[in-house]
Amino acid sequence: MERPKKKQVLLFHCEEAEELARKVAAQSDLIKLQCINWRSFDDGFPNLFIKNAHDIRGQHVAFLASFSSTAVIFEQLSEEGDVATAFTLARMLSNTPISRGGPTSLVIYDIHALQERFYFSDTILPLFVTGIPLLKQRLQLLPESDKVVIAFPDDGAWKRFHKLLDDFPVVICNKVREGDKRIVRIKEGDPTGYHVVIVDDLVQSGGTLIECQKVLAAHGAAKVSAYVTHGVFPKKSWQRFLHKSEDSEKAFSHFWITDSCPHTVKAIAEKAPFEVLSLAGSIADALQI
Ligand SMILES: O=P(O)(O)OC[C@H]1O[C@@H](O)[C@H](O)[C@@H]1O
Repeated sequence: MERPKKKQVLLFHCEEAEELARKVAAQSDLIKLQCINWRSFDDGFPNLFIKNAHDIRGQHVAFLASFSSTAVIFEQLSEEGDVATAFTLARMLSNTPISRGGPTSLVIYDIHALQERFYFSDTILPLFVTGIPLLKQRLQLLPESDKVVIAFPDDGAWKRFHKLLDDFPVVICNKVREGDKRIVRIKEGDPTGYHVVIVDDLVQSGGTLIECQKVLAAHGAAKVSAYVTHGVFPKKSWQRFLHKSEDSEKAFSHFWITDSCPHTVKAIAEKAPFEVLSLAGSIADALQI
């Protein structure tokens, strides 16, 4: 049977995600970058304007959102009130209006808590995707790619990612939180002599990764690196990972993040050990479904 022809997609974006939207549009002639005039009223409420909005009728439209902070979430969803819990946010997103083609698709990269998958209502079509293929491609380029072990900092990360990384040996850690402290221990696996890559969905303070790195190094890891899909890094906590000078301690050889949090991408540009694995190609693929 002949596959249906791919359709043109009009790609809108929030202000913060402009650069990523440009990269996505560069992936295919069928993706046309669109512009929203993104202003705010004096009271802070969003005042958005789309020129020639009537031309959108009947077209396949996508919106590249950013969830890097509560401020930008609320700006995009034009909502006011308490800090959204995952459930509240899922309900808000479930109210995205349906279009002529039916329910709106919602593409989410490495959703934080797996149970959140079931929080969405039938009025939208959530699609759960992952940044892990980008990491796997990158790992193949390492000179020591056959000496790589994947470490999961806790059971949650293992549950979420182990099937996607089952061609690597693994180390599974245990994490308990005591207030601001994270206590990490090795539960399974041996990092001795390996380049160990810690894989998690997101980083905030960096405490989890730092504690995990210490334990892995103490157990003989030759090198430690990290991959997280979402580099949230509130309060510039990315600074904790920098290779400050030639002689500074380089606890993490590589730190890979995606460009899901645009403000972080800007902040860490050209700063070792950080490297951005762009989601652009993967988003462009998702738009052609
Ligand atoms: O330790 P920080 O970086 O503050 O927080 C990130 C961790 O907290 C969890 O929710 C995430 O899944 C990740 O393991």
